[in-house]
Amino acid sequence: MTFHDVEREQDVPAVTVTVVYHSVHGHTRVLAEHLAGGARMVPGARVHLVEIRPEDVTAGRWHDEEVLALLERSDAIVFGSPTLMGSVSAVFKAFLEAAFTPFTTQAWKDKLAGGFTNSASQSGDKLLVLEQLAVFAAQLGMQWIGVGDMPGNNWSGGTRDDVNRLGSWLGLMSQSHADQGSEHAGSLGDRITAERYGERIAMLAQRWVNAVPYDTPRMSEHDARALSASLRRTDDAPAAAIGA
Ligand SMILES: Cc1cc2nc3c(=O)[nH]c(=O)nc-3n(C[C@H](O)[C@H](O)[C@H](O)COP(=O)(O)O)c2cc1C
Repeated sequence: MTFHDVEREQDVPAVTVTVVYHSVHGHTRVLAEHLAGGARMVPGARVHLVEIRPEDVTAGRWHDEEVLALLERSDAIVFGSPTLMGSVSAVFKAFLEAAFTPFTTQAWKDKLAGGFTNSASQSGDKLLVLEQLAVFAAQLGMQWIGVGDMPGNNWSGGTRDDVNRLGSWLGLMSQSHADQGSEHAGSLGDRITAERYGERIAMLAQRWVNAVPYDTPRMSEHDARALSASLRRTDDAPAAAIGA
C-alpha cells in the first residue's frame, strides 16, 4: 500500500509537523511558508507555522509556554533562521536555549528534525547555521532529515530556478539579494526546494510515526535537471504538486 492508497481509503493517520522560524526582514518567513505548504501536501499532515518573535525575548530569555506545548506534541519540527554574522539570529538562539527544558527530560527525543536558513551571499557561511541546528537537534535526541534532492545550478545550463540550486544537503539553504524585499525571497528554485523538503519531512514523519509505506523517490542528476525544467512556474504561491 502506498500513501495514495491510504488516502483513497480515507484512513489517513495524523502526523503533526511544526515549522518554527525567525525572520527579521521576511525572507526566511517566505521560505518557511513554502516549506509548510509542501508539508501540507501530505495526506494526514497537520502543519503549524510558528514565528519566534523578539518581543517574546526578555533579558535574553525566550519564553512562550503555548509554543513549547505545541512543539512537545509535534512529530517533526523544522527550524529556520536567517544567517546573521555566520550564525543563527540572536532571537532564534534565545529560542534554542529555551529548549533546555525539554533537553532535561528528553521530551523531544526521536522526533524528526530539519533546518533551513537564508542569507544574502551565495555562501554567506550558511553551513554553520545548519550545523548549529543539526547539533541542537542531536542534543535533543532528535532524528535529523536532510534535503533529498540532487544539486542544481552546477552545470552550464543551470539557473537560480533549479531545485537545490545551492547544492545543500544538511538542510535547506536559500539566498536572497540584499537589495530586494521579501517579495523576491530566495529564488524560485529555493522556494520549490523548500516545498519538496517540507513534503519529504512530512512523509518521513508518516513513515516514522504511523508506519505508512513511503517509496523513496530516486533520480539521477540528468533526471534532476529535467525535473527543475518541468517545475519552473511563474506564480509564487506556496506548494503546488511536488512529487518527483
Ligand atoms: C546583522 C546582519 C548580519 C548578517 N550576516 C550575514 C552573513 O553572515 N552572511 C550572509 O550571507 N548574509 C548576512 N546578512 C544578510 C541576511 O542574511 C539577509 O538580509 C537575510 O535575507 C535576512 O533574512 P530575513 O529577511 O529573514 O531576516 C546579515 C544581515 C544582517 C542585518
